[in-house]
Amino acid sequence: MSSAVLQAQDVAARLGGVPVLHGVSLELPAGQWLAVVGPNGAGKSTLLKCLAGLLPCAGAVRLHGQLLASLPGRTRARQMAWLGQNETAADDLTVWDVAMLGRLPHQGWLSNASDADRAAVEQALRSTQAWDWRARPLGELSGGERQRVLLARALATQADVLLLDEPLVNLDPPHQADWVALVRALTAGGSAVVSVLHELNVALMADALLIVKDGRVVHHGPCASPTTHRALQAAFDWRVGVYQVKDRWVVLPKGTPAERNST
Ligand SMILES: Nc1ncnc2c1ncn2[C@@H]1O[C@H](COP(=O)(O)OP(=O)(O)OP(=O)(O)O)[C@@H](O)[C@H]1O
Repeated sequence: MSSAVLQAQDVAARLGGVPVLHGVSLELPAGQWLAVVGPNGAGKSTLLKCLAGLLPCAGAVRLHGQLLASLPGRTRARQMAWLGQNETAADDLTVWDVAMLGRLPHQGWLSNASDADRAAVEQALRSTQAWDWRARPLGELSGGERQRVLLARALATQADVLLLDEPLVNLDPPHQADWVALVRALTAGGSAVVSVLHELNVALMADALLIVKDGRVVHHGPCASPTTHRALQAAFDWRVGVYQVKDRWVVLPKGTPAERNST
C-alpha cells in the first residue's frame, strides 16, 4: 500500500476531442512541495484539473488511497483545496466572504459559520496579509491583492493537499517570498502542495520538480539534482540556463544562439 497522499496512475485527458495528456503517473508524499513546470500548452493545468477531479480523465487518481471518483464531493473538498488559474469570483463579495467560501465543505446545509470557520478564515487572511481588507469588495482589489485573497480561500479549507495553478501570478517579489514561506510552513505541518509555476526560480525551491512537455511527464526529480537541471533546460529547448547563486538555483533565459551553445 502506497503512503502517497495523492497518486495518479496512467492519467490521460482530451480537450475538445484532442488528446492533451498522455499516461501521467506520479506519487505525492505528505509534507512534499511538488512544482509542475513546462512550456506553454504542455498540459500542466490540465494535469492539475485531473488531479483535482475537475476534468474527466482516463486512468486513476487516488486521494489518501481512495479513488477520487468514489469519494463524496464534500469529503474530497475538505481534503483537497484548489486555486485555479484566472479564477473568476463574485467581485461584489467582501474579502471575508470570499475566504469563507473555503469553509463550505465543512458547513452543514444552510447552517451558519461556526467559531471554527471564523477562526480558520481569520488565520488564512492573516497568513496572506489580506486581513486588513476583509470588509472590502473583492472587485476593488488589485490583481496581486486579489490573488492573496483567493489563496486565503484555499488555505481556509485547511485541507492537507493543496493544488495551486499559477499561485504567484501578479504577486510582487516580497509576496512571492511570503508565498514560499507559507508553503514551507504548510509542508512542515504535513500538508502536500502541488503548484504549477512559470516562475522557474521559485519552482527550483520546491522539493521536487515535475516537468511536463507535450502532455507527458519528461522528468520527475529533486530540484537540486543536475539531472533535473538538464531535463529542465531540455524541456525549454536549451533556451534557459540553470546556475548556482550561493545556496540557490536560478534560471535565466538564454537570448542569443551563442548563449544557447554555452554551458
Ligand atoms: N477546449 C480545448 N480544446 C482543444 N484543446 C485545448 C482546449 N483547451 C486547452 N487545449 C489545449 O490543451 C493543451 C494543454 O493546455 P493546458 O492549459 O493544460 O496547458 P498549460 O501547460 O497549463 O499551459 P500554460 O503554461 O500556457 O498555462 C494546450 O495545447 C491547449 O491549447
